Amino acid sequence: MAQTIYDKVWNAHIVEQLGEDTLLYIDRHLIHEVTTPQAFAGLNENNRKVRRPDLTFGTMDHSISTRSLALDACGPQNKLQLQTLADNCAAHNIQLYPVGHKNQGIVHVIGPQLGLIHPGMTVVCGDSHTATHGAFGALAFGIGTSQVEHVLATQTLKQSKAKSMKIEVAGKLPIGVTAKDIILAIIGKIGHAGATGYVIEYCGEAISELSMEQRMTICNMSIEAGAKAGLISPDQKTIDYLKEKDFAPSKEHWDDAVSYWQSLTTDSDAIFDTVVTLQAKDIQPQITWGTNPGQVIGINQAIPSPDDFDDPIEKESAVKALKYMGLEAGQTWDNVKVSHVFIGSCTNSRIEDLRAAAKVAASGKVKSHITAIVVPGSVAVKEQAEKEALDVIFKAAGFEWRLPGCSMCLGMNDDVLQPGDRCASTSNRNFEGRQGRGSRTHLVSPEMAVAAALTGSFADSRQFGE
Ligand SMILES: CC(C)[C@H](C(=O)O)[C@@H](O)C(=O)O
Ligand code: SF4
Repeated sequence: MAQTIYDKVWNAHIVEQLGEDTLLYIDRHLIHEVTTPQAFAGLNENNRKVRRPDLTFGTMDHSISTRSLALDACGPQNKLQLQTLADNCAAHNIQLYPVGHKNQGIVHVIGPQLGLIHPGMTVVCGDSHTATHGAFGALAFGIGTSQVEHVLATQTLKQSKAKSMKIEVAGKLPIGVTAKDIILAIIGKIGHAGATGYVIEYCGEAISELSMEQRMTICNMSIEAGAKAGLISPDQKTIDYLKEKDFAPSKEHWDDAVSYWQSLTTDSDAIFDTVVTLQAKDIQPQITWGTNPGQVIGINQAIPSPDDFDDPIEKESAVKALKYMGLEAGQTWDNVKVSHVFIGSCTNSRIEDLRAAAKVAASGKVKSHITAIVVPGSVAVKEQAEKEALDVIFKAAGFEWRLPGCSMCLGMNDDVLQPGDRCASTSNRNFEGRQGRGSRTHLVSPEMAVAAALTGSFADSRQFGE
């Protein structure tokens, strides 16, 4: 029978069928400080060992300071969480990249960067944005803390198979429109729960033309459409990206690995449960106006009115969102003043994101009432950016240049917004209070975030640079 890439990866990892569920083998387990303490405590209480410490990799990212390398820089609670991860990794012989290590960074940035993620792998992490790694044609998804314990103990996980959704982005993107705009437009079309119960495969010319880092931005936000995972079939770009990465297959296994990877495409006659198509040419730079990522419009569109929605739930949610966001129906984006700009997160903190942001930043100055920070996704990204003097451009424009971590994406450290603050953010979640109680988040691309910093309100980034 014709198979999708999802079917192929799934079938290659079946350990045992358990009634409706399937026990899957897990190839990579990524861990961070927030979702592991109880998992390790469970193991330790039962005197169990980690089954495959060599397939498990840890980093510190959520609870760390972006101003200091000291573990206690954000208080004793955060320090305890970080120290617990360090102790657990040491006790179980797990490779950890702690603060100060050259490989440290946001878990979903360092995995790909180190070459840990290969096409066809199953990848899990106690973190909902694990779908990022689907950009490599891996089946990657977030798991809960009790599942983290199960994977640590057995290197397997019980799962039920999701439905399949094909999202095709046909044709070429307009100049100056980014991967972030594609994924926001997709979520705008299908809704923030539109892919619940599905694994998405992204395809089409606009997706094939994206770089690996841009594909990560797309897959990263699959969860924001409700999907279990999102993936993209590997191609020559995937192979080139992995070549010579630290954890790429060794020279003697490389050719075999590549020929296996090349088999990981969806058969032309495979059937999806749902198919969605977008025309790339219709996508404009996107901004969220509401409190879920599906409440999104183009820069040239005015803030919608609740009356624009036929569905009573959507209507009510628009009323609530406009109130929380302090926006009026019909308002245009040039009238929406921002107080903060955050460039970072596992969605948009890679070197290509910073290059794109710096290009816009070079053409102006951050408005004086705005606090604007750039938080690279990893030490390696930071070092590369500094090598290219991007930090110099950002600082000259009035941005703060910080240490890597999750930072203001969710404010588990001290990068927290105050009630009423309005932030143009390159992250992936705009829930009420996500960046601090009472704060207002607008999700945008790196280019659009910088354009907001330079104008003081929202503006089309395509008018800058070039
Ligand atoms: C802290 C962690 C459990 C959480 C997640 O799973 O997504 C975080 O990364 C987030 O983005 O909200
Ligand atoms: S950067 Fe944000 S979304 Fe990504 S793992 Fe960290 S907190 Fe979660």
